[in-house]
Amino acid sequence: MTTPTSNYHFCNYYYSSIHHHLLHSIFMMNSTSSPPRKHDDSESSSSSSAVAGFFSLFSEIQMVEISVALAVFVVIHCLRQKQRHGLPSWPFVGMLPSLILGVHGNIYEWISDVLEGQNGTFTFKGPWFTNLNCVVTSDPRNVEHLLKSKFPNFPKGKYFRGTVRDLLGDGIFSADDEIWQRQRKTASLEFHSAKFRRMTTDSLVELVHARLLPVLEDSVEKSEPIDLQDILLRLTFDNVCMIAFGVDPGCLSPGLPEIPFAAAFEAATEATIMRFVMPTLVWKAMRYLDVGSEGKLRESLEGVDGFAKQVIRARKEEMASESDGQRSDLLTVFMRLRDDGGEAFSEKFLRDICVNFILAGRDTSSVALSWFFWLLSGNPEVEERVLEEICGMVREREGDDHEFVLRPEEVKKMDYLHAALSEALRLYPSVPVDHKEVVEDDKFPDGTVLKKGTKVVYAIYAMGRMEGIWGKDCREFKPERWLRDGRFMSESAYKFTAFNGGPRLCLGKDFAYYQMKFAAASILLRYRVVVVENHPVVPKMALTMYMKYGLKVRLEKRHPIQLEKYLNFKSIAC
Ligand code: HEM
Repeated sequence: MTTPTSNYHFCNYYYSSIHHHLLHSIFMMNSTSSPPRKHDDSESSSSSSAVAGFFSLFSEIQMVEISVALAVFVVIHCLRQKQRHGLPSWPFVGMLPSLILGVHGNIYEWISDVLEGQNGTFTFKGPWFTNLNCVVTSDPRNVEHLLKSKFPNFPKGKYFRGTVRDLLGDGIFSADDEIWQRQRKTASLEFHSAKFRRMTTDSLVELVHARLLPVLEDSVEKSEPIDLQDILLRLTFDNVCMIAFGVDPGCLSPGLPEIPFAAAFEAATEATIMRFVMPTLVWKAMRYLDVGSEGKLRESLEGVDGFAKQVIRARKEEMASESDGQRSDLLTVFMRLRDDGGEAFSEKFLRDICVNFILAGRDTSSVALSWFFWLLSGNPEVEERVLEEICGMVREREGDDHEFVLRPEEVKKMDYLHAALSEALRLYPSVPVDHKEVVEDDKFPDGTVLKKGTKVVYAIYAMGRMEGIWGKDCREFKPERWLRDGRFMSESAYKFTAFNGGPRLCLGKDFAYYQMKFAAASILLRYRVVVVENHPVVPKMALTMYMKYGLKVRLEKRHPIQLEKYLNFKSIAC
């Protein structure tokens, strides 16, 4: 039986001898072919006869010999690459064939499998002359090195910024260095202020009780299945626009209307993602010609920018009339600030700030909630425990509060729900892969060499499925792994990287947990969420881990008897 090492030596031996044989054949071919003939003016100079003449230099046998040697050389070269890097690497196309096969199935599972076989890190070689080369890792030591210990050496980088510039401009998501630092500091102060927290909790109560629950109730009355992912996306889009712009676009309204700003934002994001799978020269040429996805991007950006301009102008007028005193959305906060020269920020910069926050918060919580509800539907014992915890809050209240609205202090006390949501994010992180660029030559703690300019991908989805990180039961949905004596215990951000880590830790993390817990608890208290039989649930390949076909569910009103088990009154109105 051959071990991997003996296989490696076997390949090495044959690789050297074939390499030698190939060179030998070419050398022999030149030495045995007829001497070059003098140029004869009278001879036809057509290209076909030149090609024929060229091939006639070799005997048929030599051609066969060379072809066989070349084929064996390529195959053995690729096997050696596979042993070294986990994937076969072919001349010209690199590891692209394997990637194409991976993309065909579940790309995140494919990355996890390759990483599992390579001790957590591998180097992907893209086709020649493309920008697809990168180092991929799921090793928590490397992730800590990347996100914290050597943070300045791993910015988002020029390639990323150049690719997303038209949509994100100089906003927090794409900026590095001082531009990033200034926005981070201001936004961070705001996110932790009491006024901002009040605004976010109030806006959420309004959205959940006046809009989400009536839409759900309507589906129950009509006995119609709904796409829960779509409804949750509408909820978080409206919510983040209220936080960023101080404006409610109204996506989550009866009849689920299409809102031009939301549609333009979605189209602009999709067209921007297309740039990552195309060579830079190609999308730049398409942009110049205003065709394909680039034509769509220009059109949708007009929609996004037009909306932003309108809101900024209206707010300026409002602020001039001094009636903005109560506002604490990000736009108003940044409009009150002055830059280093004492000037107000430009309309373009204000637009960038808001668009970046909307992108950060529009779909991350909603897709996490969708995976959570799906996992819950397959784990009724977890659902029981979540319900028991929520009902515990209701029980402690005095009187029959039928319009039950959860209070911030109650939401915070829900440790089991917090654990269940974290467990859903461990298995289905909203941002499944993320990346950085290397500024100066470096080395990972696991020994991987990182050359200047290399792209480094950290595979967050794969990290949630590594036995070495989470143990043998890593693929099971077990909220209990987050609890000690019934209290939620957080994990290292370099092991549970769903919210990133280090100086660029997600700024909206606390708010996102609050939002998810409030929405989930408000729904679960009133309805049982039943996934429609045979509805396919698979991840979509995108920057955020959407469910490809949405989440088709039927809602069943909680039966009074079911609630009676936990409550001292029988039903809760929506
Ligand atoms: C479950 C929900 C969420 C998850 C899993 C999540 C995850 C992440 C991740 C992975 C990053 C790093 C992205 C990168 O640098 O490439 C990030 C950054 C960020 N997130 Fe979140 N996020 C969530 C919700 C939110 C919400 C609701 C907001 C705002 C309302 C928000 C605001 C931000 C901001 C501003 C950044 C950029 C931080 C920086 O670069 O300094 N996030 N988030």
